[in-house]
Amino acid sequence: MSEGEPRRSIATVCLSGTLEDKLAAAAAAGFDGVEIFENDLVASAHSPAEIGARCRELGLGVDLYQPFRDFEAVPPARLADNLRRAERKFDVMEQLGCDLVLVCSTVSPEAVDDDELAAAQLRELADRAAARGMRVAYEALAWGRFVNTYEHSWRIVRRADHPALGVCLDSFHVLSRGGDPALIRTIPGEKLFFLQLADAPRLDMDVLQWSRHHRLFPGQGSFDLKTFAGNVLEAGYRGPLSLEVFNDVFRQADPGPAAVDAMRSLRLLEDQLGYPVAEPAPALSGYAFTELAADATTARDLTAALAHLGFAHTGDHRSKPVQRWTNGSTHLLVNTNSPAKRTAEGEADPGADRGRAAIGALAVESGDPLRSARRAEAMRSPILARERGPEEAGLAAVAAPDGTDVFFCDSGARDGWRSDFRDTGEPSASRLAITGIDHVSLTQPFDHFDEAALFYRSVLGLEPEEVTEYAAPFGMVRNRGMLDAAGSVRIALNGTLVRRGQWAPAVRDPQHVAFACADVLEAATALRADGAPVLRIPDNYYDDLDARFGLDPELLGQLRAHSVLYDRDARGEFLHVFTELFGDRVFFELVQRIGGYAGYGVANAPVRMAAHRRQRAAS
Ligand SMILES: O=C(O)c1ccc(O)c(O)c1
Ligand SMILES: [Mg+2]
Repeated sequence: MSEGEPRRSIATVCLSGTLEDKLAAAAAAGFDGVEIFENDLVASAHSPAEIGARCRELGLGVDLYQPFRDFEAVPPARLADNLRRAERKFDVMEQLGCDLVLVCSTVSPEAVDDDELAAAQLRELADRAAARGMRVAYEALAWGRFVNTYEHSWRIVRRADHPALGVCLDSFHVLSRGGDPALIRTIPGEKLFFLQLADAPRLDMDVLQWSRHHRLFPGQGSFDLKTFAGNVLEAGYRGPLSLEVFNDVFRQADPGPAAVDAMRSLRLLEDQLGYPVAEPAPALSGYAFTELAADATTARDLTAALAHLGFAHTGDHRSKPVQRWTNGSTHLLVNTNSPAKRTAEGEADPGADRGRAAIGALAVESGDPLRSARRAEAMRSPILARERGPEEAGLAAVAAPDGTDVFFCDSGARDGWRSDFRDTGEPSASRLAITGIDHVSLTQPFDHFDEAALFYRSVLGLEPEEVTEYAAPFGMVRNRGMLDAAGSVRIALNGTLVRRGQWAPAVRDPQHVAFACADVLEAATALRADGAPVLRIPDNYYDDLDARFGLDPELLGQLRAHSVLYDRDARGEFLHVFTELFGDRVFFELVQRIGGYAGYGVANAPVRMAAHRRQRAAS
């Protein structure tokens, strides 16, 4: 499908703050309309008419007023009361300038399991609504007492057979119960009155709790929203695509950026559905470079470690204190100009006295850097204005949610990023052959994990892998790999599962660059002989490896002697070795993938974290 752009709406319940805060954020992010959640209106000091006027000023339509609860299939006395209640809400809607009310399927203990009665009472409600130029959308809650599937809500709507009564589809209620969205196509488009979109992580828990705390914006979770929404559009629905996401983090987050995150999610979904919202993400072909920001002292430690890893200082930036370090065709920039950024805000920093180092920028090789930048802009990502000298390349760059800069490069171009550097004349060939950057691992602050995954997915076109979790010495950690279609750019996102307090004894928000290497054991042997700062791994780890894998004793002995870690999956094996920490949070890894091993050795991460803690305690 590729008609014009759809109408985009967002439920006020997605965002933090007062109703006025929410409306301002939704408008600023470019939404066309809102679903006003009743609680937000009730708590507002402004009358419905004033809110309606404010929405018009902001260019927002009030697309839905919600929810009306526990209306249908009740005894006659209760019906009269419910109709009285409904008329009061129609008054509110009239003032708001809204003509669609959402009725959720009942959870009332008073209700009875009687479709005929439900249909008759909803017909009566629709009649009252129609008399005021309004319509009613009936939504099956996944935990509805009798009506909890969209098929059932549609049977009742069909039975009621009233032009002012239709169905509201909510992807969460359908997909959380494993419902089949294909049957949506059997509903006539004009009876689909509203579409609410929410994603969610795969969780095995009470569906109401899941819905009220863990919904995510489309593209952030595990639901197949492309197929879901595709079915709704095929059925002929032409109303708004509206986000309805109940999420504990977003409800506390600054509504400005949260609304932008929401808009990005909708644009990614539209892109997947074939709307002409963005040019496709150009193919990537690996990392051009990674840039570390560090203070001068930490930079000396970092570059000493890079020298051990076979990197040579091959270039100096023409106008900034940035060194280029190279091993073969793998480049690392060390920048002592911009202070290393911290990702988490407002907390005491236990590593501050260690000096600062951080991954300041990632640069990927793009088939078309300018198109990459245009896509980023279409996906509502801030384009960075770069200071540059007269002879320097105009690099296209955007800011990731965690503050990392992302550059799009074409290293083959005559005026590419490399021309910004004066060659030192040092050769880049090395005895320790690094074949590329295997992955970059970025720890995300708790509040930005899902936002970061969506950013890399929508802007760079990386596909997210399944979320894994593991128990680490300083908390449960969530890990999510992201990979481009060619398998050339990998990013591993990590983050703790709950907000971490002050007790973060080793390092907070560690970040690292993992280099690919053809023979990690040989490299580790050389590093050892060289006196490189290799992270020591304890014997217990190797005893356990032996128990788990029954490794060849000679291999096990070599792994143990050189602090090389090991993992295996159905497709292959993984050998890796870590350096010690530099500054407050950065380290390096050498990795060797054998066969089709696709992971990141996360089973070994807790051992690495404890070892970094020991390193810190000893120094
Ligand atoms: O959790 C709820 O109560 C609730 C209310 C309205 C909705 O549209 C919904 O999907 C859930
Ligand atoms: Mg809903």
